[in-house]
Amino acid sequence: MTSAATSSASSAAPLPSIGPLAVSLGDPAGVGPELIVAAWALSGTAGLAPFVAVGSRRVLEQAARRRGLHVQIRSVGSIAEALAVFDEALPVLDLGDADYTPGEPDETGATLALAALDAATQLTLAGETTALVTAPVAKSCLAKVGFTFPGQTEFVAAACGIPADEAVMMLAGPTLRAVPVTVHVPLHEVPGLITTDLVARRAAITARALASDFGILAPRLAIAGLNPHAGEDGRMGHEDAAQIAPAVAALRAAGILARGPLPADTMFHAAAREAYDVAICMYHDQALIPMKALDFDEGVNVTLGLPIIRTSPDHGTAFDIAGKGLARPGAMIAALRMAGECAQRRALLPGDPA
Ligand SMILES: NC(=O)C1=CN([C@@H]2O[C@H](COP(=O)(O)OP(=O)(O)OC[C@H]3O[C@@H](n4cnc5c(N)ncnc54)[C@H](O)[C@@H]3O)[C@@H](O)[C@H]2O)C=CC1
Ligand SMILES: NCC(=O)COP(=O)(O)O
Repeated sequence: MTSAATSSASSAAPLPSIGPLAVSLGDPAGVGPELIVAAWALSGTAGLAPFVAVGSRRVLEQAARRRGLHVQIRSVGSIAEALAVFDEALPVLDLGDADYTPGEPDETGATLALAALDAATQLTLAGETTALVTAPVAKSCLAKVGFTFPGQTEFVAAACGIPADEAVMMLAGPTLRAVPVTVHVPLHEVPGLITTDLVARRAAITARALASDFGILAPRLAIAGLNPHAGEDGRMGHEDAAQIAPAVAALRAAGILARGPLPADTMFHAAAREAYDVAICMYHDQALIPMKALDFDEGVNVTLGLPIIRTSPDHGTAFDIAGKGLARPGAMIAALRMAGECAQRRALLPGDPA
């Protein structure tokens, strides 16, 4: 991949200005609130689109104080008001209060995080905000308050009326984009889940989204094998030839620039990355290890295939450093930037891109 993955653009038209983004609070005990405040403080120099935090003014104020940031945080009653105040204050749609201790998640915080995710999603679906950025939540904490989805990806897909299979997670940084075909499932279940249909569908959704949201009109897809050496002619596993190779053939027949199955161990070095725009990987860590090794501090998790734009920083709640002023804001800023850029590109499309 030759250009920065987070800002690649082959469309020549100037990008239009857009309305505000919605940013859900994330788990109050994690690094989400302090990174939202830090991103607002840097929004001018980072050139970010305006955004409104959805969650709790008091949590954000405490997070700012603990981080030593002297910023104005203002409750707003409407998106128009959020836009009007953004230059002077971080606008918040206040859903309530929560007592919380950084690094010590509890059910009250998880309930607030879920309410914020839900409200921010609904605002974006209603078209009041132009894109959704989600701060990190802990899936195990959300599960304790009735969250039944594997992650925020599937929650947002369901809210959009999209089957979970059609919502594709992509991790994108300046040097690598990677899509895990299977995501939050135990490793031992992966071989049974890798089918020609799943690989081809997820890859095709990725190709369409790279064109509509990232301005890469003819994206090049590198499809990883599942087994060592992509199966070594069946000596090291059969899924590569039986399931993945037919998916690559189907993609090529549909006019998509796909190659593979490729041995995953040699796909990610610098020269290999020049030959593709996205790596389609078979399981979570096959995609996320190279991406986070290369681009952790600027990595974005973006959900493809939705009628709305949704991004998130690539990292999690980082409970070990929450409230200590150590969390680096780069991935949150990159998530905000990408959400704005994708929304701008969607605004140029003639019809419904989803
Ligand atoms: N987008 C989301 O909502 C995500 C949520 N998670 C959730 O987060 C929880 C914790 O997951 P972990 O595997 O521990 O991953 P993590 O990303 O929270 O932390 C891994 C390591 O990276 C460090 N780190 C993370 N973000 C950082 C930042 N901005 N600046 C400096 N250092 C940072 C942490 O201190 C920790 O040492 C889990 O419950 C998981 O479900 C994980 C990934 C994404
Ligand atoms: N490993 C990525 C991750 O956990 C993010 O999941 P999601 O909450 O965005 O679905």
